[in-house]
Amino acid sequence: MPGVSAQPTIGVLAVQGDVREHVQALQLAGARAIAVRRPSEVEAVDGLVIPGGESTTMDKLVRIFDLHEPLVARLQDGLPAYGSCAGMIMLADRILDGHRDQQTLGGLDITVRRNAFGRQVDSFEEDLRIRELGPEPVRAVFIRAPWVEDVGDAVQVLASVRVEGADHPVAVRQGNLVATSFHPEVTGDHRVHAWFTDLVRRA
Ligand SMILES: NC(=O)CC[C@H](N)C(=O)O
Repeated sequence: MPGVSAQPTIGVLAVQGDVREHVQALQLAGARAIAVRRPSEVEAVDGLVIPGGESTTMDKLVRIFDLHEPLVARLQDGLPAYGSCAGMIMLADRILDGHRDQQTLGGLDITVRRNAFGRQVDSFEEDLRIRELGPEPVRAVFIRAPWVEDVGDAVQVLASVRVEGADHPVAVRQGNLVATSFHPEVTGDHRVHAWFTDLVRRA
């Protein structure tokens, strides 16, 4: 499909969270970006971004809007997806400190701990080196962020943050699924979106 390789259509799950920033970052990265609120839109995309926001609310709205099953089906079918913060939680197979009844879409063989840094500090920034993005460090903005508590064999850890002597993964990849605890859409550095757009092109 030549159209797909030139300019993939990437959806941003738009039930809750910072949708507009991701749409802009994807457009600057060379993708055609659309908001996804309906099952028909889930079917129309070549890749999906799940933004930051509040994962318990996002989970509820995804089910109310009848998006849960179509999203799970496409993810199981290999749809490339990138989740940031609450989006990372939505892509995780397992959650710690989740709300009662909270579900995820799953796909990533990881356990995330919600609000993990909250015990230290709610929000902070840190420069991270991520090999896939080149030598320049990424300014990572964490806002009530989760961290990854453990990962399955197929999961590659791209970056970690050290807290009290222990490293906690904050960027992971498993095939065409990528997740970060931080928010690259708020910094003006679109390398994460460009890298993901490329991944969608090649998928
Ligand atoms: N910035 C964010 O996306 C925060 C995530 C939020 N703490 C949650 O659990 O859903």
